Amino acid sequence: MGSWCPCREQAYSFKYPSHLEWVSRVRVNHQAVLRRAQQIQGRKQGKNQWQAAWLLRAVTCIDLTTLAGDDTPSNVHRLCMKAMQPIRHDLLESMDMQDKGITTAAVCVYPARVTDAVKSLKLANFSLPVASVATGFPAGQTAMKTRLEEVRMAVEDGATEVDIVINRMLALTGQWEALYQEIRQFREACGEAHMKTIMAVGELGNFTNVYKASLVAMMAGSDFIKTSTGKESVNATFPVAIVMVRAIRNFFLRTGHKVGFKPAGGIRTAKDSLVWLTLMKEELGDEWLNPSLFRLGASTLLADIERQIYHYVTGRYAAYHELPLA
Ligand SMILES: O=C[C@H](O)COP(=O)(O)O
Repeated sequence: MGSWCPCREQAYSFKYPSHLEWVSRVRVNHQAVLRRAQQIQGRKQGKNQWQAAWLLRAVTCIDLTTLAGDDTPSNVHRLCMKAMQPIRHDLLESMDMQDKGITTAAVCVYPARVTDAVKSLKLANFSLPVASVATGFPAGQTAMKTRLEEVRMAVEDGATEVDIVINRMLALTGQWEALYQEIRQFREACGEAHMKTIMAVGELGNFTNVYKASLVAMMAGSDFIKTSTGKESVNATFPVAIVMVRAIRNFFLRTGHKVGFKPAGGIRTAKDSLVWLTLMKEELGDEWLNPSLFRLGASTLLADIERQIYHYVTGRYAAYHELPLA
């Protein structure tokens, strides 16, 4: 994940007006999207060891997140400790998975907390990506200069991944070229850091706008496209994910460039995490089932996954004190 990807240059080589023409031709069939999402949600999930294995896979794709006004160095420290050892050691031992290096994919925090996360991981002598939200998260309603400075500072403080929010006003008023130019500037400000571009889908009005914004974000060099900040009233939904992963698929078919997908916001149950994995497998294939191309942005999901794994191993559900860090 850390090194500069030459494929990005390929994305950059797309230039207007061909960009714009592609974007303007987009139309999304709303009913077909809803039908496909329902179909995926209705799939039967595996049981027992199959389910446990998929849940562990989900753990390795989580961006373990805290984005609260009362975040402090100590709760960021706890978050990092949990990210390093997301499932209790004895549970992993029972599954013979203790030596597999299972961690979450990253920790994700506000820009002001990046140094806390970097420090905690360094003190533990542990290497795990630190992601920072940026660009006036969650609304993106600050001056461009401020948004760019925020990206640069997060990277300077040690973030190796930056989750930027798009300017919804530009998408809602159809200013796709201006949106492209803004995201390109964020891309440059990120330098070597990976950029995940948050669409805030709950505020984009319709699926066609979601598809267009996703295309523009990918053309501008995003490593991932992400559904939501977790702060909108509608966040990651399966229908919207279908729209975004189809954009990823078409972008790949046209450019050969693989962009990752990160649903985020309101993902709380182990069962949901299995549906997300099914969606990725069916829509984009096995290659998109690992943290280099798939992340789950979530603050509380891990607790439910650990509870389900506890149940798989012991045959009963844990009391809260039995999974104290969850
Ligand atoms: O990017 C991650 C989201 O902000 C987390 O949202 P959540 O607290 O609903 O899990």
